[in-house]
Amino acid sequence: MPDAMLDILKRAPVVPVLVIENADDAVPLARALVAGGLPALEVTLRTSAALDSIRRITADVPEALVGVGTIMKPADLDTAQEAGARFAVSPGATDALLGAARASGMPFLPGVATASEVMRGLEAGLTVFKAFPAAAIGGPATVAAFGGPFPEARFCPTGGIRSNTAADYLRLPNVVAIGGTWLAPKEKVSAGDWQGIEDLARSAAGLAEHLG
Ligand SMILES: O=C(O)C(=O)C[C@H](O)[C@H](O)COP(=O)(O)O
Repeated sequence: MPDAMLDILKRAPVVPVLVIENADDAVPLARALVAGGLPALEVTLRTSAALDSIRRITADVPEALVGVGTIMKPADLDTAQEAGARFAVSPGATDALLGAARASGMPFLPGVATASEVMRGLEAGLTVFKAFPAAAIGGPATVAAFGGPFPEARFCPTGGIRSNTAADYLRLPNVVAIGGTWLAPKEKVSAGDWQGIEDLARSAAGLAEHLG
């Protein structure tokens, strides 16, 4: 079965995870990341500015492919879709969420940390999973080990990845993309250091060039 989420991640193998406190930052932040070569952006629902941020980026930065993160329950999918999000990411995967994502038609990236969770995702017809929290569950060695029993599964490790460990994940054959907040550090966002963020994005995009 084709997995629309896999297609998105193949086009954008490094996904900045954004925690936007002030919706006024959303558009310049998205422009900087896209200019640095990272078009897929995950705006987490962790702040009250998230939905407004998704709306603003969708309206003003058409080159960005905006998704929503921290999806916890089926209703979050509806709200995110209404705001214009084009894919959805969750730290985990409940049966309710897997069912709602399928019904909504929204490309969905559920979080997995164990073999049983990968098996439930495969049973639900998905082929790509967020390995979360990637560093804490054992890092590249754990993701690589999932490749034994699950050769068909692909992963987007997220959680604890930094610029000096990104390449260790990207070189794994079953890793299609990686994600994380290190691309939009809080200090740089609050200082409006969009050039600094563009530079971080460019060096991360460079790490993934071989995947293209
Ligand atoms: O909020 C969500 O939807 C999450 O699932 C968690 C984030 O993906 C990680 O917190 C990113 O981890 P760091 O890059 O280590 O900051």
